[in-house]
Amino acid sequence: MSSLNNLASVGQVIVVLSGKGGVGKSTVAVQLALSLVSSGKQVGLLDLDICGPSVPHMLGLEGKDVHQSEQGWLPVYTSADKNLAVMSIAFLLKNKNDAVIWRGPKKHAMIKQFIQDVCWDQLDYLIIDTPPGTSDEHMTLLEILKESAKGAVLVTTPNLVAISDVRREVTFCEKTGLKIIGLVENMSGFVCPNCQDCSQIFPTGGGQLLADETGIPLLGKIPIDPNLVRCEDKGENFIAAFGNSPAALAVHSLRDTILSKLISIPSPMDVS
Ligand SMILES: Nc1ncnc2c1ncn2[C@@H]1O[C@H](COP(=O)(O)OP(=O)(O)OP(=O)(O)O)[C@@H](O)[C@H]1O
Ligand code: SF4
Repeated sequence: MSSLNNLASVGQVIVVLSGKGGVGKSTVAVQLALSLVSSGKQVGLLDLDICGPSVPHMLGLEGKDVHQSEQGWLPVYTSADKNLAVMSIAFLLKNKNDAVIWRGPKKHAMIKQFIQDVCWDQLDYLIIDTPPGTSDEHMTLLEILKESAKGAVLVTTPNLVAISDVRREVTFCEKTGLKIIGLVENMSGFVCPNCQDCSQIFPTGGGQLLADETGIPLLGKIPIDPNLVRCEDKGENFIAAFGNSPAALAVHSLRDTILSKLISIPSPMDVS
């Protein structure tokens, strides 16, 4: 459990990071959240990508407004049964095409509010989607969440350029003391919609190479699936619609691996 007021009802906090933009960090955060919900968990998803928030669009929540209560912001729910709660700066923008051009202190204040002032219900897991790289936003996030974050999942693609960016992310986690749960290799091959054969369209093995080099476990690989991008474009639930596809099964398996790894990571509050 967390020490922060509005995080008191939050179980485990998982931070999703990537060294490079466009590798599928938001996709991993969103699909992992949907997979957890499909297994009966109460989940919160916090989109901290202040300059490029994509989570509301991927979940069909674009245009929704957040409301204030005396205790803070009330998150937006994906369905009436309220098992996936979402918070994003996109909910605060009047026009979805508005750009957020803020300097450090304003960003810092907004991230602080996002972490401390959202009234999450009782959650089993809070997943935090972050901007790419290691920016001021990450520093602020970790300053505030030091006591609460259970660990980080690092997302990469199989090619070596992305891998070198993840190396920097690993160093960042080491320096800031954020425990790394493991790596996810996204866009790992392409599953043909006709024959379900998986073709390796990018050079392969980068995730495993990094895992071998750093000793950080490779938690799973998610293939490219045209239905996944279509669902995210249309704001539809991919896990519900294509639950038996290789990509959805890879996400479920990733979820199970993450949950099993979490058991062996001490809670930040238990570490003196
Ligand atoms: N495994 C996949 N199969 C098919 N499409 C994917 C897959 N992973 C990601 N995509 C698509 O690739 C695009 C980029 O993904 P996403 O927005 O998740 O990346 P990101 O790393 O969060 O980007 P940013 O740097 O902008 O935060 C999206 O259109 C998403 O739907
Ligand atoms: S993987 Fe098989 S079905 Fe798919 S395009 Fe190639 S040959 Fe055709």
